[in-house]
Amino acid sequence: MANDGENQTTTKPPPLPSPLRFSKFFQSNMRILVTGGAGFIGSHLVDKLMENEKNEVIVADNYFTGSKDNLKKWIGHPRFELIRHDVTEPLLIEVDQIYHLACPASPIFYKYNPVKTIKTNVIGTLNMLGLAKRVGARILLTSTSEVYGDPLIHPQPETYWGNVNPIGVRSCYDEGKRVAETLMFDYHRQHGIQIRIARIFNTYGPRMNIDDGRVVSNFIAQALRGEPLTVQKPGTQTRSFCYVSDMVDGLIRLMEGENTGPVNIGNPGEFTMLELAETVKELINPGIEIKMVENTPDDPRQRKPDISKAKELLGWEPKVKLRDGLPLMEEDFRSRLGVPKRN
Ligand SMILES: NC(=O)c1ccc[n+]([C@@H]2O[C@H](COP(=O)([O-])OP(=O)(O)OC[C@H]3O[C@@H](n4cnc5c(N)ncnc54)[C@H](O)[C@@H]3O)[C@@H](O)[C@H]2O)c1
Ligand SMILES: O=c1ccn([C@@H]2O[C@H](COP(=O)(O)OP(=O)(O)O[C@H]3OC[C@@H](O)[C@H](O)[C@H]3O)[C@@H](O)[C@H]2O)c(=O)[nH]1
Repeated sequence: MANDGENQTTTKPPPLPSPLRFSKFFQSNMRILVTGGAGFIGSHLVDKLMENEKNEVIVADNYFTGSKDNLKKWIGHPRFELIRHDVTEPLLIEVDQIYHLACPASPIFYKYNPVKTIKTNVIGTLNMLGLAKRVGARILLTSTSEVYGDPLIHPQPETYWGNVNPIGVRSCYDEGKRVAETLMFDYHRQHGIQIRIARIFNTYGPRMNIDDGRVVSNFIAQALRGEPLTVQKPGTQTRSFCYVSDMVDGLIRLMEGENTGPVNIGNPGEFTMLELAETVKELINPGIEIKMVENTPDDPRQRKPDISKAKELLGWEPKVKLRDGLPLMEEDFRSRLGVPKRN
């Protein structure tokens, strides 16, 4: 347990934005870059940001796990721009804010090419910080509850330094995000960059890839396809699931607020994977079987956010309970899988 970022801030003034910002002909719009904006959380964030007519949104994404389909309603909109771009390459644009989400999030995808995952987290974050420094933008990093590893403290406050295996199969992601957090604070202290760090806990909702591999999407797709729900052993491991609209609300509050973070954003409602399977079975397909299958190495045994800091600093707490969020996701999966609801 230790300092959670409060004494880690700098007195350096942030870099100045482009002189064009002070030109009398300049439109007063806020230009916002969302990296990874074609993905699950990113596309919901874009929807919310686009609701504000003062916002121009630029998405940079390499479509590794995201898709243009998630953004189809904005393509062609005058305040929206979509760039095929890999964040491991520098990006030269002019923006006021950067939401830096680009990174595969499902363990299946981040373990697929671990070296690329590290590059995305380290070089990608360096590039986005370089951009923030050049144009004087504020930057928010979507870090993760995985920085706590297999936590020995429960629930996890931001002051907990974590219990992460540095050489395991999940390390490319866990350690990659930890370095990304370090880079954020070093740019803040050394260059005065305005930073925000969100530690996101398991988030679910419509638009997750059907074959994303994460537990909620797996169970819902399995229940709708009439396949057994695959609970990885022992099934007593816990997670706390946050609905995506709550997550987006938390991220925007963090960006707009005055605190650097890190701030946990997640729903403290904690479930074992067996409880989750039972709930999906009851709500979606009571006839389905639950099957125990082998787990993968280093799977964290418990995870639940302490959200006192988010409540106090952002006035934020989640509103959507798991039992209310699952049916919203079911509806989206039914339409994409072409499985109508029976009465
Ligand atoms: N969903 C969760 O439960 C969760 C939990 C903790 C942290 N996060 C973080 O939130 C962010 C978004 O997660 P998500 O669930 O929407 O995942 P996602 O996989 O749906 O979205 C990630 C997006 O980043 C893009 N991307 C990946 N590598 C890239 C690269 N090198 N250059 C450009 N784009 C790249 C993908 O194509 C995709 O559109 C990630 O940073 C993730 O680590 C998510
Ligand atoms: O079909 C499945 C898939 C997963 N699981 C279990 O469900 C739990 C959650 O697994 P997920 O793959 O959904 O996600 P994890 O919690 O392991 O990691 C996630 O956590 C935080 C984020 O940074 C990432 O989005 C992701 O890495 C694990 O205990 C896993 O063993 C199943 O029981 N069955």
